[in-house]
Amino acid sequence: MTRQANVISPDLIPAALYPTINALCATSIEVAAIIARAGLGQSLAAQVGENSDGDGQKALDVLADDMFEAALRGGDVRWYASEEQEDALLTSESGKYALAIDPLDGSSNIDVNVSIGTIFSIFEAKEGAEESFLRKASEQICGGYILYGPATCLVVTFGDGTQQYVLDPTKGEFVLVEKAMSVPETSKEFAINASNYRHWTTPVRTYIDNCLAGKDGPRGMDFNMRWVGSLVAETHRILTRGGIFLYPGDARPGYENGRLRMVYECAPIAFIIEQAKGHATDGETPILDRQAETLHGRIPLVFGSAHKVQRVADHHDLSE
Ligand SMILES: O=P(O)(O)OC[C@H]1O[C@](O)(COP(=O)(O)O)[C@@H](O)[C@@H]1O
Ligand SMILES: [Mg+2]
Ligand SMILES: [Mg+2]
Repeated sequence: MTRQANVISPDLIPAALYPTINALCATSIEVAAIIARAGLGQSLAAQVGENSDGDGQKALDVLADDMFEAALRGGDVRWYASEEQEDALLTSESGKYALAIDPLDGSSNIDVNVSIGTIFSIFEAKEGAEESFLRKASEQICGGYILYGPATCLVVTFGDGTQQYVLDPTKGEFVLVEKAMSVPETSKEFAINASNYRHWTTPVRTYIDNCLAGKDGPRGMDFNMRWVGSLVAETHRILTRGGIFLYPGDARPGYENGRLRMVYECAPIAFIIEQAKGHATDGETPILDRQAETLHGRIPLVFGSAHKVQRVADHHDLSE
């Protein structure tokens, strides 16, 4: 790993993790600059292949993965696992961490100039790759995302609250703006891909039906709906003004456990949300109590304001 200039203040970052976090931030500044020029040159949304899951890979998915891998290689990360690569890579024999990454989240939004991001999760590394990643999500020592939106920001937890940093593009530095983010408890917004309604289970339909019924239904109030199609952007909105996000399992072939991957999407988002006093489950069980069975395995994800997430779990109880 080439030593990079510091682009983030070390104050709230555990010293041993600082070089890794700094490398992620430095790389994200380069990724943000590429995204900012996206409309000017070659299409970053061009389909260039398929990942091991059969998802189409866009040029920016692969480019971002190459950039993060190169930035971390030879540093403190022993195992590097990416959405874009079938197997975890040994990136440093002497590294003490295992880092899983969704290098570019929200790929379908690349060509429409809508917010996209990077999500990452860090564990203490074990000898082998599988044992390093296939363990309880509560064993994470760091979860974070970088949002490439109108502003680029880092939201991260090391298990002692959730912090937000915003990139000052004039200085090329991430500036701490919030030491302890907290998911607001009151909000009338829910986020779900409603085009899958007919494929959902009864508890999920009932929860959403009750929201849609608004003032005339059992909830006795009107709701609003949002769906960006970028998990990072939905998470950021919920951290900022509350609400709930659901990507449940459904009846479509291959969607029994929803769409989102446990290791590099659901686990770090759950860690961030729980550290901000929200809640994250698979519909019933806390995500932090779950353990991935495979590196790219999916899991249903429900997160947001704690009482809303609990209400979804209560609906699941009723159906049994
Ligand atoms: O296509 P859908 O059903 O709207 O799913 C959107 C979800 O898929 C994702 O784009 C999956 O992530 P990738 O773009 O990293 O594959 C999430 O960001 C988002 O929440
Ligand atoms: Mg993703
Ligand atoms: Mg991705």
